[in-house]
Amino acid sequence: MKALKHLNKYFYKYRSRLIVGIIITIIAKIFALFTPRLVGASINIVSDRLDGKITEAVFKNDLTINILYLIGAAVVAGVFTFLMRQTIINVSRFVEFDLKNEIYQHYQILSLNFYKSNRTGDLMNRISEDVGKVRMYVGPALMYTINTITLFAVAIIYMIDRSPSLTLYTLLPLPFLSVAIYKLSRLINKRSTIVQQSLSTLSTFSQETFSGISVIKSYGIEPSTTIEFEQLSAENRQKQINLTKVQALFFPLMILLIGVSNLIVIYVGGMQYMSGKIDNIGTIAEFIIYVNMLTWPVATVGWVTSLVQQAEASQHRINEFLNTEPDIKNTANQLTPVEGYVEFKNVSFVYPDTNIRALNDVSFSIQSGQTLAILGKTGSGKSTILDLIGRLYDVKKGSILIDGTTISDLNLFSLRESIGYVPQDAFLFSDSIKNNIKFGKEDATDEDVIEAAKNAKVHKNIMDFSKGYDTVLGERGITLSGGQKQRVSIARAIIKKPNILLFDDCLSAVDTETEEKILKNLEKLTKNKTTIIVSHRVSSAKNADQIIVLDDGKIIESGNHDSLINRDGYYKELYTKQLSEKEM
Ligand SMILES: Nc1ncnc2c1ncn2[C@@H]1O[C@H](COP(=O)(O)OP(=O)(O)OP(=O)(O)O)[C@@H](O)[C@H]1O
Repeated sequence: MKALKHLNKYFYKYRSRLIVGIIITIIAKIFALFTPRLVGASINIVSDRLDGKITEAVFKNDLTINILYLIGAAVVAGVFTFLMRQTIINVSRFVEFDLKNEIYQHYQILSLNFYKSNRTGDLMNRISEDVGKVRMYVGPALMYTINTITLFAVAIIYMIDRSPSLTLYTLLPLPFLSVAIYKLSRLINKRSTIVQQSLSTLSTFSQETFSGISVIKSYGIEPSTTIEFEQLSAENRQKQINLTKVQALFFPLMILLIGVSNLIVIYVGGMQYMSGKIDNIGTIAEFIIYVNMLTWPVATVGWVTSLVQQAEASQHRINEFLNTEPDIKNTANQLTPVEGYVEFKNVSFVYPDTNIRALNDVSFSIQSGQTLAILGKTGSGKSTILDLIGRLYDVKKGSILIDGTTISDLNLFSLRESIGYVPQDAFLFSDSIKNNIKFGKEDATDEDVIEAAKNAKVHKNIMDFSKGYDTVLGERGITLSGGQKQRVSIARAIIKKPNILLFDDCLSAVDTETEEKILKNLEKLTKNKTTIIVSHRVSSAKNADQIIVLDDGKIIESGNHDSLINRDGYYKELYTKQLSEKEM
């Protein structure tokens, strides 16, 4: 129960609703328990009439009154049972909502490393399945517990009042029922977890094949993926059958135990009536109804116990993530607007999970408003520099300064607000093109969106779609070409008009002619902004105020275009090669 303590704050938050729920439950049960007493009394009236103890008129009158009471009690109990669900189950839905939001907000502040070390499926499971199991504890488990306690407390008082010894005999089989249901519930839960796991394997497999359908088709491996799917489906079917087997035992077991209890009541009650220990035959009928009314709540004790155990395990998993601290912390509470002077001082960086040294003693600086181009072979550390400027990771060796302040002393929100980042692999959401561009600036007007798209040289392409800017992109923007995606991603960054713009090889899928036009537009737009362009092409770098060339995490060349082509090195070699390719 330790993990479930996390929920106490929610119980406190919704305390008034819960208290009302408890009171309503008690009232509902008290009225429900009028039924056996009234049925017993009615049978006694019939018995008295048969024995000639009362007249026909009294018989009719008393029976009618009893029936009216029965209907009244049933209606009141029904209304309050409805209200009981409306209060307690609703509280569980409120808690579920709050908990999901709490987890989601926490996921948002966690750093990239967390996402690298945990699978997306796991993150999704904890926020959906595990929260669902916890809800069962807050709602149904709590409701059935209050229900059972109230029902027992009231019923036992009524029963002892009638016959203490018959009460004892009647209740005898119930603990066995509870233990049996508990064991069965555990078995059911175990098997449903296995079914869930196999279902998630099946859906992960299907999702991957659908996402990679073009690769599957081009390699012609549809038959083998179909066979694999069939195998996974067959495994799932067998697991479902195993689960159904134990589920099918649930009700027969209950019926068996109710039958045993009924037999005991009839046999012991009959003997006691014959020996004169109980005065009325109606008491036997009353007890039979008690048995039937108490059986389900007793069975739920076992069921509720297993619900609580599952909720505890789920909350434990949720707490594991909620207690994870983000690696990147905001240390400045005040906003710290950023101008854009960026300086790296002897920065070395090792990725913590792979131990790869991505940067080795890197130093450079860019005045605000200047453009820096970074070139270098693949894996030389170019993207890492951009990630460090966005503070996706903190450096342990050397320092990064923005406007003369160590990056970790800046307000994280201000820093990221001032950056427009175009990643290497443009990610677009399954939404309209307009919303994808506006993502960088929620309050942008349609004119702003069009202007940004024009500057990114994608406006014409968008207008070619029949729905224009309202064209909805499929999962990961599959309806756009690679180059179009990159340009929409550029439009998203420039619409923000940030003081620092980071372009990570984002023109690689664009032809050189369009590249030139975009760069010209960017030149105008980024006049007073710090711009860093990572590229493999000299054409993207040649107009930059400063160019650095990286190799294996180290700066091997730096200068501007003119100075670098006059020096024998990587830049000159690349320039000559790309120039001759262009001429060909
Ligand atoms: N998130 C990461 N976790 C661990 N190692 C990484 C991560 N990102 C990059 N690396 C490693 O760090 C090194 C530098 O990578 P980086 O992405 O900065 O290179 P790059 O110059 O941008 O390459 P490319 O031109 O191919 O994009 C590489 O060896 C890479 O494998």
